[in-house]
Order: sequence, then C-alpha cells, then structure tokens
Amino acid sequence: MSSNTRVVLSSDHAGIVLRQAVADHVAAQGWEVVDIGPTSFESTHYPLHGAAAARRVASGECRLGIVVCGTGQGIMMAANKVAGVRCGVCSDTFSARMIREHNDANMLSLGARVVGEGLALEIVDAFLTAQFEGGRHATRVDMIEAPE
Ligand SMILES: O=C[C@H](O)[C@H](O)[C@H](O)COP(=O)(O)O
Repeated sequence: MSSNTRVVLSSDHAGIVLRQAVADHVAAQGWEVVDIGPTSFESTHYPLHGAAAARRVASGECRLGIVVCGTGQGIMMAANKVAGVRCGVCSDTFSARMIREHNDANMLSLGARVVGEGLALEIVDAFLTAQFEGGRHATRVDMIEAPE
C-alpha cells in the first residue's frame, strides 16, 4: 500500500449518517480519515461536497475518497468533473472491487437512500482492499484520462 493512507469523506445532507458510519469503519481499519463534512443536517448542495472531496484526491493529499448523497449519483457526477478523479457509484461489492481492479477508481460514491449501512460497509471494504490490475486496463484508463 502507498504510504498515503488518507481517505477523504464527504456527503450532502442525505448522506451524513452513512458517512459517519463509514468514517468509523474506515478509521478502525487503520486509514487516516479526512472528513470534510458537512455536519449540519440542513439541506445543502451535493456538487459542492463532491468537488471538494475530489480536489483532495486530485491534489494527492488523499489517496482515496468516499462520497455519499441520496442516490450516490449526483455527488459522483460532481466528483468526476475534477481532472484525475475516477469515481463510481456502487450498490454491490462486485462493482466496488472491479472499479479499482479494472478502472483504477480513486473515489467511491454511495447512495444512502439506496443501500443499508451493513451493505454499504461491505462495499467500502471491497473498494479499499482491491488493487488496480494494470496491463490492458491501464491502456483503457489512460484513454479515459486523455480522450481523443
Ligand atoms: O443525486 C442527488 C442526491 O441523491 C441528493 O442527495 C438528493 O437529490 C437530495 O434530495 P433532497 O434535497 O430532496 O434531500
């Protein structure tokens, strides 16, 4: 594993409770959690929080990121607007493993209104423990980063 063990976490209002459970879970596994909020349950705008987390990953400050909104979709779209970020929404553990092994994803997005906490934490585990396989997948990831 890289010496950078920081994982940035963020969410909108819909994702706060699940984000806090993810934070405890990830910290218990030895990752350094950088939780950038929000902490208030007041309605907020997921693009702000997706982009803020994505910038921490793109800059190299954090190795990986996990973001949460109601469906996981909007905050994923916002994160993917930041150059160098590859974020996938996952509702199953197979996809969570594959987005790292094949797509070299550096961010995971979860839908707090889609998956329960137990499944979400298993998805997080699958994402954090998988490794990029490189080879033919590296060629394809390069194509994502530098499209024709
Ligand atoms: O993709 C967007 C997310 O699911 C948001 O969490 C959701 O749109 C927020 O909805 P509301 O403002 O009704 O809580």
